[in-house]
Amino acid sequence: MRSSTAQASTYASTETVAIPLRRHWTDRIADYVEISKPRISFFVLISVAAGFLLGGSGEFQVWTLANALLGIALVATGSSALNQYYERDTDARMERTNSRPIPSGRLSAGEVLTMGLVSGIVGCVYLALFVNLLTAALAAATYLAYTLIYTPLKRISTVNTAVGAVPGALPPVLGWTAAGGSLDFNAFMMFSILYLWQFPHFMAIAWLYRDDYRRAGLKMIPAVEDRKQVTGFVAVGYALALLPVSLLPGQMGLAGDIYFVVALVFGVIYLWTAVRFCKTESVHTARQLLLASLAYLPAVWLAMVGEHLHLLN
Ligand code: HEM
Ligand SMILES: CC(C)=CCC/C(C)=C/CC/C(C)=C/COP(=O)(O)OP(=O)(O)O
Repeated sequence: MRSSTAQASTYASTETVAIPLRRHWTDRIADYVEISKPRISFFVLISVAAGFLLGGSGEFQVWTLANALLGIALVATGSSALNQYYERDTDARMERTNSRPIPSGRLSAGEVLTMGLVSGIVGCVYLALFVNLLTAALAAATYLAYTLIYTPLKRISTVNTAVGAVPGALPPVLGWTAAGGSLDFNAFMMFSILYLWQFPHFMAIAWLYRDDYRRAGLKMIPAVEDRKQVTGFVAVGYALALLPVSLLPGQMGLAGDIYFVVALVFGVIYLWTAVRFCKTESVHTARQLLLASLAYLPAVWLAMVGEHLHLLN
């Protein structure tokens, strides 16, 4: 069995941890914020904002954008909470996640379950009341797909990544419909870009934490696949497919030449880091691929929106 330098050898027990009765309210708020996976949620909201600014009819509706961001943030928080409620046993077995609020005993499973249900339902109702029904329905579908399909599937099959990438790719579509856009080809293009982007992103992560995933019994490709480079080939394949798809918005009139150059440059860097990871699987190449993934998304959304709104030209 391979060992990862990113992991230590001691892990929290899966047994219930005593919850301190008296804790300062600011600590409890910090725990609830941690449950919402704030860094991923921030990227989700950037993607929503990009979809919104691209999907609008020209007139900038600042209140609709604010309502959409708030409602979707609530739904995303709810889905993260239900994910951590369901995975409290596997989270306790993984070094990356064993200090999360439930496995470390800072919040009870019941509190997180309640938060997941209340936040998800309130978010969907908020979107229905203050944005529109299509966005509310799509957000509800995202919430259900992430919690009821992707999360349980992580224990069953490596197909989980291709399934989880569907709710993962819906945020720009939610922004697009929130601005009044319909489910047309442009919305599908944004969905496709984010869908393909997730595979190299997650192959790097799954490889770095493969021992964690194996120990928890979660079926991620590098945790179940002993043949070298399979993870790398998946990363390269999707980074390669992303290149032409990411250039489509330039061809379809959603953006122009500046976007074309930015998408090409960042796409080539993403592909190059995937190839390097595939040739030599190491903590260094995996981290570089992860870094390239995190640089790619804001750069591409910014260029697309900036050019669409004539801020760059
Ligand atoms: C199949 C889909 C995805 C999976 C399985 C996945 C999984 C993960 C995991 C496990 C991490 C934590 C890495 C760590 O702790 O070092 C992570 C980090 C991150 N992901 Fe993803 N992700 C997916 C899709 C997305 C999407 C759609 C977005 C945004 C739109 C996103 C944005 C991020 C960001 C910004 C980070 C870094 C946050 C941090 O430092 O903790 N991911 N992802
Ligand atoms: C509107 C709405 C509901 C938006 C949310 C979209 C969303 C949840 C995007 C993230 C996609 C994803 C599969 C993340 C990894 O979760 P993981 O369970 O594999 O990560 P973990 O191991 O850190 O818990």
